[in-house]
Amino acid sequence: MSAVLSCSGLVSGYLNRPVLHGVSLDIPQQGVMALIGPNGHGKTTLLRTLSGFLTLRAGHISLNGTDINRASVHARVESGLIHVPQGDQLFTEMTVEENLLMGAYLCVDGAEVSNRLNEVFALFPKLKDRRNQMASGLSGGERRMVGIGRGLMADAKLLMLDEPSLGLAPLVIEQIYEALGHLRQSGMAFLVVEENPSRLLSFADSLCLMDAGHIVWRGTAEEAKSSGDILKTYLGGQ
Ligand SMILES: Nc1ncnc2c1ncn2[C@@H]1O[C@H](COP(=O)(O)OP(=O)(O)OP(=O)(O)O)[C@@H](O)[C@H]1O
Repeated sequence: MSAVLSCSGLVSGYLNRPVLHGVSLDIPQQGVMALIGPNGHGKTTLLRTLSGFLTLRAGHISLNGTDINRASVHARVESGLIHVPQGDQLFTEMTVEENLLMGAYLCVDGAEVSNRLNEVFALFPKLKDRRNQMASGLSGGERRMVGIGRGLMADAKLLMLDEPSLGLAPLVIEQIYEALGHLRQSGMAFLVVEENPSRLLSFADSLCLMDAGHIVWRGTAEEAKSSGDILKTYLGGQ
């Protein structure tokens, strides 16, 4: 199956601080890849590099076969490469609906924007009920839904999620992953940074373990399950 995203030899970081040291991965169409590993070893930096927020110092990135090494953040968003950052980063003094509409800032077709909004509301009915509420008054789970929904408003083809279950209660995590499961069935591909082992192993097709800016292990979810060391060291010993 062809890759929705391929990258090879990625080197990037912050000013004089290199973080990624030659990262390569391929995400198949409709595939779900999880990035795991200890804190501070480059997972978020990889997402920022793929989405264009950080400058690539070396390596190649292609999206659906097209080289995007020099593409702007806007151009990547327009191609459907969407990064939902850790911590939601909502506009707290705007309503739920206004936050969602921000995700469609590149779309000038009002009917299309309306369709996308209805799709987000169908996926997260709570957001429809709260559409006129300020984002500052939302629960953690509702904020997460808005963050993901805003990414979907950009017509995502590959959704890069940075710790979607972080800080949420088990029941809410369940709801979020149920929605992600629906998106997956509709053909969405995912790159997910996640530390929640049970969610990860049931949702991801493949896992990459990042350590000190390198991918040091990769395998299927089944292989991860049968690898005691991986589970014990990086996924909480299940
Ligand atoms: N804006 C920044 N400026 C400088 N250094 C940064 C910045 N953001 C992250 N770093 C550093 O880059 C390294 C990799 O951080 P990164 O956030 O990519 O790790 P991570 O694996 O995603 O971990 P976490 O789950 O804690 O976010 C760390 O040493 C971190 O301190």
